Amino acid sequence: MTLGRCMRMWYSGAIKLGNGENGMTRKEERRAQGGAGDKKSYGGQGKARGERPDRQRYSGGTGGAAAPAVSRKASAEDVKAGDRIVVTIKRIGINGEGVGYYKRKAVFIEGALPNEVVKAKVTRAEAGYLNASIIEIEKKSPDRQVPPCPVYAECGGCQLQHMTYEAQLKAKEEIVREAFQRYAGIESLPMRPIFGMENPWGYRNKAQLQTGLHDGEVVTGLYSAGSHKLVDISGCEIHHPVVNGVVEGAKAVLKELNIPIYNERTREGAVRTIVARVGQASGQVQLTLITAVDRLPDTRRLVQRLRDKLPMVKTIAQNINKGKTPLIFGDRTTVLWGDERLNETLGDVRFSLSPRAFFQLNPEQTVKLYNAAKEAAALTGKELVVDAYCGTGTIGMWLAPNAREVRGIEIIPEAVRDARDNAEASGITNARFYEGRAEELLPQWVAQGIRPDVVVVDPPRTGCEMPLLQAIAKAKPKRLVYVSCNPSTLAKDCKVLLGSGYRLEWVQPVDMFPQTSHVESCSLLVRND
Ligand SMILES: C[S@@+](CC[C@H](N)C(=O)[O-])C[C@H]1O[C@@H](n2cnc3c(N)ncnc32)[C@H](O)[C@@H]1O
Repeated sequence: MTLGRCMRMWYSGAIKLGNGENGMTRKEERRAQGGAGDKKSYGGQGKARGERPDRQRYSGGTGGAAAPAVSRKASAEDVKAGDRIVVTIKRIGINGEGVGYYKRKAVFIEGALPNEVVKAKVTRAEAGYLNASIIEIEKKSPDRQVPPCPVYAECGGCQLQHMTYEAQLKAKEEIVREAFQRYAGIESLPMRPIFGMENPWGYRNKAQLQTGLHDGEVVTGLYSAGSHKLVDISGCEIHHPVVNGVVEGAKAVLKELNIPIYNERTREGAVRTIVARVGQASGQVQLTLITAVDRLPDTRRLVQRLRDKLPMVKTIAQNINKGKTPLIFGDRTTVLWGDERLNETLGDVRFSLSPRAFFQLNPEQTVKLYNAAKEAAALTGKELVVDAYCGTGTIGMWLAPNAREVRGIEIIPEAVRDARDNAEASGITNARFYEGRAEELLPQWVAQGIRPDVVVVDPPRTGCEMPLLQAIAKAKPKRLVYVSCNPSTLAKDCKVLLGSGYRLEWVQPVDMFPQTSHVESCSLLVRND
């Protein structure tokens, strides 16, 4: 039996693993695959304020009684790594793990589902929480399913494939509700039902895969965190099938022409990453080879073979990244053949994307998210809208046709350039994009007497900086539209805003990344006065 099949059976509850050594570790690189990391690729904003929020403030949790453990007399403080405990799982945590309580202390157990009773081995005992791994599922959830992906457990990029999709959606609503309860003290959240996907597979418009050689074959996948083991994720089912096809075709050409593949360990070789992005409207593909060398050998033949084999590819680019860095892209990009930019359309808005440009990974759900933002902004054509953390200007451009003026703020110069180009490509003349920190520019504008009617924020996982929240409180825009990829920092920021004259009208969760534990949302806050 392969490890993958073995793990799938374990996830399905069909077999038990001794000592709970399930081999699952979180892989930062694979997390980027899951989505939110991609957003960081422009910002690199460091550790998120709410990255592991579930583990904070947990002593004296309120999750109710856990099933009896090794010793009924022992208090949770006596528990140490290696102990065996029995836990009833209450909910899914923000990283996709099952959360239960052992003598009022939170226990995080990867792979466990709500309402399951699991026998688990403690792997880490901290003052406020325990980590544990499953030894045996004593009572199995009806929501448990065999993960469709054969490398689900090894890869770690998806966290919820062992749950039915319906249960995933419920769990994500619960994650949002729980965050507001814990960080904003809101017991009865005005939350709308989550927007799910009819087909929660094949949604990801971009693959970004490391390359390696295995038995003379080119493999593409992601490295396990802290290791040189490349997990092959060919045919990943959350990728758009066209993207998978292009990656396979590119691999075949690299092998055929004997192009040296980069070796993580020796740091020799040329091609280290293959990036393929498909335009959902056009079906065209932008292919970027990220290399550890300035010049690729046999470039002319390489380009010709890629063109012959992959007619849907409209751009072949090379990006150079020689550094020992977790960043995927380097600073220099050369177009080897074709158009520099990929055309993409969302609704009526046209985008023209350079190889490094950030673009939402799930276009179908992005439209739902942006329409929620549009509803929240309730524009009449007279308003000044500030789109803080605007990236390539997508939300601002979505709103611009109904606004008097849009001002976007973005920290990354390249993204600002893309935003300006995108506005031009779409014929949008009332949107301006400013390079800078939102927490510096908005306070400056407010000090100059500029008063936006609507402020949209879509910050990185770390949430909004305090000076920005203070500037919003001072400027008093009637409506604040908060788009968030992290319910914990969203709830913390909302708490500040609720204390500054705003009320929370509604929260709309959107499932941008099915099979992962990420949950995006759009919230409307309105001024009380
Ligand atoms: C979650 S993304 C949102 C992008 C965009 N709204 C969209 O939907 O595509 C957050 C953006 O904020 C930018 N950013 C991070 N810190 C910032 C700051 N202090 N000021 C302005 N922009 C920032 C990042 O570069 C990134 O483009």
